[in-house]
Amino acid sequence: MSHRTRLIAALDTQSVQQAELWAQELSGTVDALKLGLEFTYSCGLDVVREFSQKHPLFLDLKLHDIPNTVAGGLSALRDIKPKLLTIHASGGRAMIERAKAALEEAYPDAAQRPILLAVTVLTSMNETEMHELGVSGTVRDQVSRLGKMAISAGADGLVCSPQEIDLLRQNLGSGPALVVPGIRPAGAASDDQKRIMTPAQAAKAGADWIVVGRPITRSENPAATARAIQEELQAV
Ligand SMILES: O=C(O)c1cc(=O)[nH]c(=O)n1[C@@H]1O[C@H](COP(=O)(O)O)[C@@H](O)[C@H]1O
Repeated sequence: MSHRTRLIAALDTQSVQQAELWAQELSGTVDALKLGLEFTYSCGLDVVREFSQKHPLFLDLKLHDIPNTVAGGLSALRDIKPKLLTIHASGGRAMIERAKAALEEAYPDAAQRPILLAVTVLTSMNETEMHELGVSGTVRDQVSRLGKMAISAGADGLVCSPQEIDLLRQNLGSGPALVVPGIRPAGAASDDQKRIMTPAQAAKAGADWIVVGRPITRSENPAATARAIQEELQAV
């Protein structure tokens, strides 16, 4: 069985020039580029739209609101066509169902429709912080619970930490796309990430995509760092 884990670079910046520079440097090396809240709020959706016409895009807006508002927000993205999009699983079943229906309506051609990802438990959280939210048990229990619910409600995939990939594969099989941030090459600073693994460990566990931001964008040579990560993935 051949399973290639693909690499997404997270371009967290407020500068269009910086994002374009990284995109140029990384083109041909990474499989997709992620733009999130920081870029979208500072540069605007018109710039995101232009970006999506030039690069394979993961648009990470992590929507979390009442079903009607999330559905309206997603349908307003219809001319952007990202490859991947995020909502929060904790928004609940009705929100996810409406999100999926809104995408089906906005993108009638399934081949053009973004992959709808539900974020489970943020990779920056540990068990203590999760308990503070009133959620008991282990983080793995909660990821598993949210993951099953989100997939049964129509999400195409999940965002999880590398530490839950094995569990989600056991529970949900190989169908759902697993997109995995919280990746740190050996020796890299963990920053605010709590549930981490190396690129090779995440690939071995069965990640479809890994998301890497600062270890690439803050390195002296982003292209060389991204190439080294791809080599690490290919060696698995
Ligand atoms: O949805 C995401 O992409 C996401 C979910 C999550 O649980 N944790 C997480 O870090 N992310 C994103 O993945 C990227 C990770 O960036 P670095 O920590 O710099 O590698 C950031 O852009 C986060 O917004």
